[in-house]
Amino acid sequence: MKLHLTGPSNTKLKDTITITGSKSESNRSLLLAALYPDIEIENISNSDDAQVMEEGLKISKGTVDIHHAGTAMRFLTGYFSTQEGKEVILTGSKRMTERPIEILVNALKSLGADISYVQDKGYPPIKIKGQHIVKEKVSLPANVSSQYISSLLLIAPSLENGLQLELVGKITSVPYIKMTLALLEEIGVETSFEGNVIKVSSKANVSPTTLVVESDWSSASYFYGICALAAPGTEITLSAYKEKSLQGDSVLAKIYTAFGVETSFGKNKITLKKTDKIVSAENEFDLANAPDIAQTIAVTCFGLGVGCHLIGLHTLKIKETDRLEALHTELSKLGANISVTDKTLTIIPSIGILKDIAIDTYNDHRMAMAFAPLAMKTTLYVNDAEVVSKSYPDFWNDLKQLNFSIKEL
Ligand SMILES: O=C(O)C1=C[C@@H](OP(=O)(O)O)[C@@H](O)[C@H](O)C1
Ligand SMILES: C=C(OP(=O)(O)O)C(=O)O
Repeated sequence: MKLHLTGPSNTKLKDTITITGSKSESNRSLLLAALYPDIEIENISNSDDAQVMEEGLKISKGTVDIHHAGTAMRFLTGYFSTQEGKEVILTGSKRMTERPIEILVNALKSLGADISYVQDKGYPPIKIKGQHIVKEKVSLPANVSSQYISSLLLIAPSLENGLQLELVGKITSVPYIKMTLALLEEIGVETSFEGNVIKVSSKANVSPTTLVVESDWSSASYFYGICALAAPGTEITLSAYKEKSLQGDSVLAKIYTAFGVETSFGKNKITLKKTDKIVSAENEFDLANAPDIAQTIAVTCFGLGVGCHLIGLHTLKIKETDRLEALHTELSKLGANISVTDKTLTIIPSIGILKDIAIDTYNDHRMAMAFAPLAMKTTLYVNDAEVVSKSYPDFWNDLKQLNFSIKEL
């Protein structure tokens, strides 16, 4: 599906959008509910990634295809490793077979899991025969993906002796690890995270608990992008959000003050307001703790005609696509002066955005959604726009609600 986007004629927007639940919180909650049937979940994400996770958890024999869902791949690897009597092959899209999983597989094997590679060593698909795991200590590199760590933490309370993790190297995407620990605490599991050691105690049963998933902050980022590119006075209200979020991407509220967007917190909602603050020509952010908003911020800076230097982007090359290369290619097509390394991205301030450029999305939902706000400044095409369903299936409808004109070609 190719879309042509035109921003609203009245650039001073005022509207309220309800965004689906966080896919990160949903996929953790689904796994915990599979381990502890007394857990209920509210406001679960309607994303593809949460759906494949939910379906995957129901299977006990045969092939589980998780498509593009990194968290489902990593979390189900931990889950099936501990499920005695279940035997599955976990696989996914072509890109998933290029996303590394060896660190997690090695950690699980050292605990006694039975996992083998079906094709290439270190990558999905993998075959897992569930085992009774009693070992309680494991050490693993922490600088590649926090999802490996969360996968181990999520199964930890269901293990006879709990788990102690030693994290080696600089820990990346830390808020996602803290989110996992916070959810464990919410169901009554004892955890500690001191220095580079995380301990989780064993728990046989959980008393009835409802986990209420907050809406997705990474999805909110696109409205921050729209607001930043809109006229002063614009107000967009998003629900359901809270000030004390488990999601690291809630740092958006702070980051976007640099782009003239002020956030106020109401009851279960946030209101973004564009002020007339002058945006600095140079902006630097370290996104090692919030990698999923890098694309949004890069596009916002380009749209505003200001420069940025984004660091801490070392995980972007192994996500749905190589996001650094993808941003380089697509922003260059629009006229940006951009350079990237393996872990940084730099945009030099420029004037003007080329019109009616077709943005390629590389099977990456965030490429489609991050570029859409540019319709506030120009008209553009988005190729394979259905990719948004990975995390935010209602995205294009929600933009229509904001009076974006969206034509399917
Ligand atoms: O645990 C999670 O829910 C996630 C962790 C992050 O991955 P990395 O830890 O690989 O950076 C993030 O990019 C991803 O979208 C979701
Ligand atoms: C990186 C992402 O997802 P995952 O790793 O779960 O596929 C993302 O949603 O930006």
